[in-house]
Formats: sequence, structure tokens, C-alpha cells
Amino acid sequence: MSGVVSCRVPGKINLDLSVGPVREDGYHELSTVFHAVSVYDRVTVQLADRWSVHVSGPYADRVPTDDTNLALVAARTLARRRPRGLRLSPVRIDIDKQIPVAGGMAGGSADAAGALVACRELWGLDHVENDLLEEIAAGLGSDVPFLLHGGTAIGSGRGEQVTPVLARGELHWVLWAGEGLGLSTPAVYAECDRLRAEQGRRVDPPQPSGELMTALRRMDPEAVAEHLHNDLQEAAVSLRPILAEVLEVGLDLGARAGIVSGSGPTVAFLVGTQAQAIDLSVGLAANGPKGDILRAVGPAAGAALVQWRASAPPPGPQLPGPVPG
Ligand SMILES: C[C@@](CO)(OP(=O)(O)O)[C@H](O)COP(=O)(O)OP(=O)(O)OC[C@H]1O[C@@H](n2ccc(N)nc2=O)[C@H](O)[C@@H]1O
Ligand SMILES: Nc1ncnc2c1ncn2[C@@H]1O[C@H](COP(=O)(O)OP(=O)(O)O)[C@@H](O)[C@H]1O
Repeated sequence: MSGVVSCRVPGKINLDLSVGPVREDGYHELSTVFHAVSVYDRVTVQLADRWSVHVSGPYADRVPTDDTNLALVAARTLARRRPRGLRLSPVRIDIDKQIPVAGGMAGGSADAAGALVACRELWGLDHVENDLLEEIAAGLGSDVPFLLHGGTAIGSGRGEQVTPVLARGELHWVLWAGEGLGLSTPAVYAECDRLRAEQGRRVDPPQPSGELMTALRRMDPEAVAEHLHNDLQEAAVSLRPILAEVLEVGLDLGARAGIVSGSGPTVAFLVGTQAQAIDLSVGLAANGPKGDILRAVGPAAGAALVQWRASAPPPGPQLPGPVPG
């Protein structure tokens, strides 16, 4: 196969994040409820003479374009799983980055999942079934398998074991992403451990919340709001105290609940309707600490192929405007 293949992939929030003890491999045992939301990156791949990645979009300047870019790592990892004797061309990867970076929304993992799905198609790797793709995804990062699935799902183990949750209907979210506040995931887990040790807290094995599962089956925003929970929130607020203010302003403005997403610092507010989401977005923009405000609906579908073009467009005249990556 040749041409250009594009994949659309969502960001996630965690409706429940229960962090257990540290394992021997250094990871924490988790029970989480992932929820994909309608904020999407687009990952486009095409055959090229050499490996490269180019990033555009509002958060492009915060994404590495060297060998550490997770989409590039994913494509190269998949290429190593080719059948014996088959030679695969390197690819050029273009990412339209709409998911806030280092925000607890798993944008890097999303790009990795998108690159896996797009490159499998581009290279025609039909032997790579979904199970194998998931195994490769898990090796790339704990959140990556979920971004292949999307929807709402329980994550167990270190988060890489994904079981879909039956949930009908949709939830409306307003997301606040602070400018320049990015948090490193390992630093937030370490702060969580530090706070637990300082307070002498016992750490129990993590459990999914039965009440949240029931609320999700009915997709009742009020009941879901009551059972949102994140064990990393205290650590994220400890490292970025402004998040306490963001949560307070959102709740004062009428959100049913607010929660730090994953390791943060993105804050997700749950509201009842689209109209309430618009009201809250306007209120947060006017009264909240400075940040990007995004409206989203969940659950969103996971990594999905959205475009095949026979060839790359010929280089056109240089028009003023955003410079392509
Ligand atoms: C916190 C969560 C919640 O969904 O997401 P983000 O907020 O980063 O998006 C995840 O657990 C992040 O998953 P991901 O970002 O894929 O992490 P990985 O690359 O696998 O691991 C990065 C580092 O995070 C810590 N880590 C991660 C997962 C886990 N169960 N226990 C951990 O202690 C470890 O320090 C590890 O070295
Ligand atoms: N394609 C990518 N998109 C975003 N970040 C990436 C990417 N590849 C590598 N990274 C690195 O991963 C880090 C974590 O980014 P991200 O996945 O957005 O956050 P989080 O782990 O909080 O969900 C970033 O700071 C960045 O250095």
C-alpha cells in the first residue's frame, strides 16, 4: 500500500483513578475508569525516504519532533514486527495536535495509538491482528491500549489491561487546561507516594467503584458526578496549587463536579447539558485562572482511520498563514 493515511484519535480523562501499592517493577497497581472525550489529534502517515515527525496545531511547540516522539516510537516498534523478509519503507508522520500536552489527557499515548493504526494500514500489515496491536501498545505506555479502544473502560494492572464498560448515552464536559503548567506523570505518582508516606496512610489494593459502574450504565450525570474520584488529585494540587482555585471557580459557576484528569493538570468539569457546558465555558473564561477552555462530549470512539488519499498533495504556492509542520 502507498499514499497517505490519516487516523483520528481522542484524548481521555479518568472518571475514577484508584492508585494501589507500588509494584516490584516500579509501576503502581491501578484500577481506573478511562473515558475518551471528543478532543482529537489527527495522525497522518505516508511513505518517505527517512523517518520524521512534524507537528502542527495549538500545542505543537510543546511536542518533541526527535526520536522520543511517541508516534515515531510506535511506528518504528510496529515496523520491527514485520514478517521475515519484508522490507518496510520509513514513514513521515504529521500530527495535528489538539489535545493539551502533558495535561493528564494522554495525548502522547493517543498519537502512539494513532500511529499504530495508521501505519498498519499504510504498510498493509494484515497479520497484525488487534490483539497483537494491543500487546505492542502496552509496551509503549500504560495508557496506549485504551486509546485503541476508546469509549469508557476499566483499566487494571498498570492501566494497560482494558475492559469495556457498558454505558449508553453521553456526558458533557468542560475542560480547563492551564497554560505552561504541564505536569510529568512520574513526578505526580512520586508526590502521591510522598504524601501517603508523610501521612502514614495504608495503601489498599485498588478496586473499581460499583457505584460509578451503576451510574455509568444509566449515564446519569448527577450520579456520575457523585462518584468521580482521583487518587492523584491531591498530589497534582500539591504540585500546582492553582488547581484548587480552578476547581472552586468551576463548582461556583454551577458544574456538577470537577476532577483533575489523571496526573493533571487538566481539570474536567461535568455538566448536565450542552447549554450548561456553553455557560460554564464562558464563565470560566471570564472568571477562572488563565487557561484554555475546551468543550467535549464522552464517550468518544478510539483510534479510527478517517482518510485515505492516493498521494500527497503537490507542493502549492506559498500562501501566508500557518506554516505546515
Ligand atoms: C496517570 C495516568 C492515568 O491514566 O495517565 P496520564 O495522567 O499520565 O495521562 C497513567 O497512569 C499514566 O500512564 P502513561 O502516561 O501511559 O504512563 P507510562 O508511560 O506507562 O509510565 C510513566 C511513568 O508513570 C508512572 N506510572 C505509570 C503508570 C502506573 N500504573 N504506575 C506508575 O507509577 C511510572 O513512574 C512510570 O515510569
Ligand atoms: N506525540 C506526542 N504528543 C505529546 N507529547 C509527547 C509526544 N511524544 C512525546 N511526548 C512527550 O510526552 C510527555 C507527556 O505528554 P502527554 O502524553 O501529552 O501527557 P500526559 O502523560 O500528562 O497525558 C510530553 O511532555 C512530551 O515531552
